Amino acid sequence: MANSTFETTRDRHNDLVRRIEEARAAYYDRDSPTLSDADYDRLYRELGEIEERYPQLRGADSPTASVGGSVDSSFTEVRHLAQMMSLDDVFSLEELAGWEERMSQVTGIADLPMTTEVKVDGLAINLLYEEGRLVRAATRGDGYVGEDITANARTIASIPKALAGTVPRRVEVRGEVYFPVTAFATFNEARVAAGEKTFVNPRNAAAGSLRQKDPAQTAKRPLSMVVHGVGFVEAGADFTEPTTQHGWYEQMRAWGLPVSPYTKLLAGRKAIEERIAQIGQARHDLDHEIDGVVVKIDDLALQRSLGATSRAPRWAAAYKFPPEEVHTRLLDIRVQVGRTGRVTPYGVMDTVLVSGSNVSRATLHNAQEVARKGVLIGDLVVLRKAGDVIPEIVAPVEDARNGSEREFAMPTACPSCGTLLVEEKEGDVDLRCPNKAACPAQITERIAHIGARSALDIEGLGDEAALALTQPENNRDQVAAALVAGHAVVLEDGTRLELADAGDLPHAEQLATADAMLPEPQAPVLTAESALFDLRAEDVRDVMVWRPTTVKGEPTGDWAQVRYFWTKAHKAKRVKGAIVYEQVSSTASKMLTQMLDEMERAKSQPLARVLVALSIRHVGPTAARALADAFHSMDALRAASVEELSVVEGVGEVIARSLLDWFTVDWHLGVLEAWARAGVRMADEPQQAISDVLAGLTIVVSGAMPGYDREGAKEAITSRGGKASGSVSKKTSLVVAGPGAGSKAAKAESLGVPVITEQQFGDLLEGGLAAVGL
Ligand SMILES: NC(=O)c1ccc[n+]([C@@H]2O[C@H](COP(=O)([O-])OP(=O)(O)OC[C@H]3O[C@@H](n4cnc5c(N)ncnc54)[C@H](O)[C@@H]3O)[C@@H](O)[C@H]2O)c1
Ligand SMILES: [Zn+2]
Repeated sequence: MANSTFETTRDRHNDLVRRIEEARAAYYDRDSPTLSDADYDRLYRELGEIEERYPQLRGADSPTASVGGSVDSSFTEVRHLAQMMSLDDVFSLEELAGWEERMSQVTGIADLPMTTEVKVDGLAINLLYEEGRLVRAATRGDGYVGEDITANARTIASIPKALAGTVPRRVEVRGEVYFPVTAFATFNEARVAAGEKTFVNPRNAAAGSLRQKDPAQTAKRPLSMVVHGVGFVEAGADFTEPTTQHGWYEQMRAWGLPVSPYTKLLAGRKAIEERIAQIGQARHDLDHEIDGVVVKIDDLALQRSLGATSRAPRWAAAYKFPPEEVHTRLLDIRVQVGRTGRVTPYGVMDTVLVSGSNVSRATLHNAQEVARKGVLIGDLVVLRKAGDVIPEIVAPVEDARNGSEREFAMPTACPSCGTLLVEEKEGDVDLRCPNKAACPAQITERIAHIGARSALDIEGLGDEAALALTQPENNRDQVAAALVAGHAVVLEDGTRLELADAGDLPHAEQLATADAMLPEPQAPVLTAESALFDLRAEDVRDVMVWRPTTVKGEPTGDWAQVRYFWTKAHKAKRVKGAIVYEQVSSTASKMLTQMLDEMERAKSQPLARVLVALSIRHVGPTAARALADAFHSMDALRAASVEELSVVEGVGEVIARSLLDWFTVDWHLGVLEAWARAGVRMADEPQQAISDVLAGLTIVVSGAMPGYDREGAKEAITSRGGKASGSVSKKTSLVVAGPGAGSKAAKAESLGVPVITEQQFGDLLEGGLAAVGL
C-alpha cells in the first residue's frame, strides 16, 4: 500500500519534472511561455512539496535544484564570474513572516534591517565593468553560463557604457531589462499588423528583444534596465566596497547606473508589510511590470554568513503578488447588442480566477479589436485583470495552437432581431442594429437604463428586472446554460434540479435536456418602453425572475456568466459557494412590486432626468440639465431650433441636432405621449419661481449626487442664489453628503453643521431648507 502510494507519487514527480522542463524551455529559451506564471508556480510548488516528503526523488538536476534557462547555440557562451541566482518565492505574508522569523533566529537579531525592492518582471542581465568600462553583457542562462548579448545591451540607453567616479578593477552588476508597459500594447498591435507573432506579455517582449541575433533589431525596441545587485567584485587599489545592500545601491547610483526609486530600507514585520501593501497599490502606476516585492537582509556580512542553496540566496525572499494574468481557453466569441444598438463582440472563456475574482467573459469591443489582438476561437489566451479593472484578453498563446482554432466572423445581422447591421465609423468601424424601435435587446437595455441612477433612479429596475419583463426566455436560457455548466437550480417550491452525467452528450442536447427540466417559458409583459409606466401590480405578479444565489460550503460558482441579468450580485463579488439559480415568482419577489412603487415616485423627477431616461444619443446628465434649465419643458425643447439649442452653455451643435432628430421619429413621440399620459413629468416649474430658494446659504456638496457631476451640482446651487463651497467651516449652512463623502460629513457634524443625504439634494434644490426639514 505504502509502496503504491510512493509509486503514484514518483509518477507524479516525473510528470511534474517533464512539464516544468517543457515550460522552462518555452519561457527561457523561446521567450514564448505556454503556461501562465501562476500555473508554473503551482507545478513548481507541488514538485517542491513532493521532494520535501520524499527527498530520494530530488536529483541534482531537479528543477528545484537549478536555475531555469540555458544557452542558445546561436549566442556565444559566457561564464559568469559569480553564479547568478534565482530567488525563493513566498506567496503570502504569513510565509514571509516565517522566513523573517527564521532569519532572526539564525542571526540572533530581531527586526533585521532589510531592503524592500520591487521585483521587476523582466529578464536578468549581468554587466561586467572593467576599470569602469562595460566590457560584456550576458543573460542568466543556467546561472553559471549565459549568452553573450553585449552588442544588444549596448543599444539600451539606460545601460551606461562607462561608470563615473571611483570604480573597482572589475565588477559584475546585476539588473533586470524590461519592456515599458506603456509601449507594449502598440508594439504588439504593430506585430499583428505585420503578420508577426505577438508577445504574451512585456517580460517576454523584453526577453525576445534582448535576445535578437541582430543588435539593430534590439536597438528599435524601447528597452530599459534597473539594477538590483552585484556579483563578482575585484576592488583594486582605490575602491572600497560598501558593506550593505543599500550602500551598493547608493554607489551604483553615483556611478550613473539606474537604481530603482522604489527601494526602501526598513526594519520590522509591520513596516515591511505596509511597504508591500503600498507597492501593491501603486503596482500599475509603474513603467515596468512587477510580480512582487523582494526583501533582502541589508548587512553584507550577514548575507555572506547565511549563504545560498544551489539556486537561491538564503538572505532574500521574493513575495509574489496574486496573479493578474492567467491562461484560459477562449471557447467562443459572441456578440451583444447595447442600448444604442451597438453590437460588440465578447469572449466566452473557461472560468478562471484572476486577481481575486472569477472571470469567464471579456469584451472585445469590435471586430478590429479582435483582429488587432489576433485571437482565434479555441485559442489558449492570456487573460488579464489588473487590480479592479475590467478583464481583458491580452493575446493568444500562438505556440499552443493545434490547427482546430477558427477565426471569428462578425455577424452581418443583429443577433437579437435579425435586422441587417449598419456600419458607423468613429475611429474603428462600429456596427449597429438600426431597428431601434423593435429590437428586443435594445429595448431591454433602454428599459434598464431608465432605472439607472443618472436617469429616473428607480430602485428595482435594473438589468435583471428589465430582462425578466422584456425577454423572460432569455433569462431562462441563461439558467438552462447554468444547469449544463453544473450549477443547481432551485424552484419556488424548493425542488432542486441538477443535470447529472450529461457530460458526454453534445452541448446542444444537454441544453435541450436542461430546457425541458425548467418551467414553461413566459411571454414578456413589456415589449416597449412606452408601456413601462402603465404596468400594474397584476401585470408583474406572475413574472418569473431567476436569480443566482450563493450557497456556503459549495464550490465557487461562475458570476461572470450571469452578469447579463444580475449586475448587482456580480458587482458585489460574492464568489463564495456555488450558484444556485432560484426561481422567484413575483409574489415572492418584492423586487418588482418595489419597482412599481419607485416608478410612481419617479414620475415626478425633474425634466432633466426624464431627458436622460429617453436614451437620446449624446444627451447625458450634464447636457440634459442645461437643456432643462434653459427650456423648462419638453414642448419648448421640441419647438426650438438648432441655433437656439446650441447656444445653451454645455450644449453644442452635435447635441442640438441629435435632440431635434430624436423628436422627428414617430415612435419616440409615442413614448413621450404614453409617458405624459401616465403622469411622467414633461415640464419643470419656470426658473424664476425657484431662482432664489437657496439665497444666503453656503452649501458644501461632497460625494456622489445622483444625476449631477461636481460642476452640475455647484451650478444647481448657484443658479438658485446659493453659494457653493468646497470646504466645511462654521460658516457652512449645510452639507449634502453622498456616497464617498468621507471626512467632510464628519467635520460638519463636529462643527454642528447640518448634513443631509444625496437623496434630499433634489428636494433642497426645489424647496430650500424647508423642503429638507431644516
Ligand atoms: N510561464 C512559464 O511557463 C514559466 C516558466 C519558467 C519560469 N516562469 C516564471 O519565472 C519564475 C521563476 O523564474 P526565476 O528563477 O527567474 O525566479 P524569479 O523570477 O521568481 O526570481 C529571480 C529573479 O528575479 C529578478 N529580479 C527582479 N527584481 C529583482 C530584485 N529587486 N532583486 C533581485 N532580483 C530581482 C532577478 O532577475 C532574479 O534572477 C516563476 O516563478 C515564474 O513566474 C514561468
Ligand atoms: Zn436588433
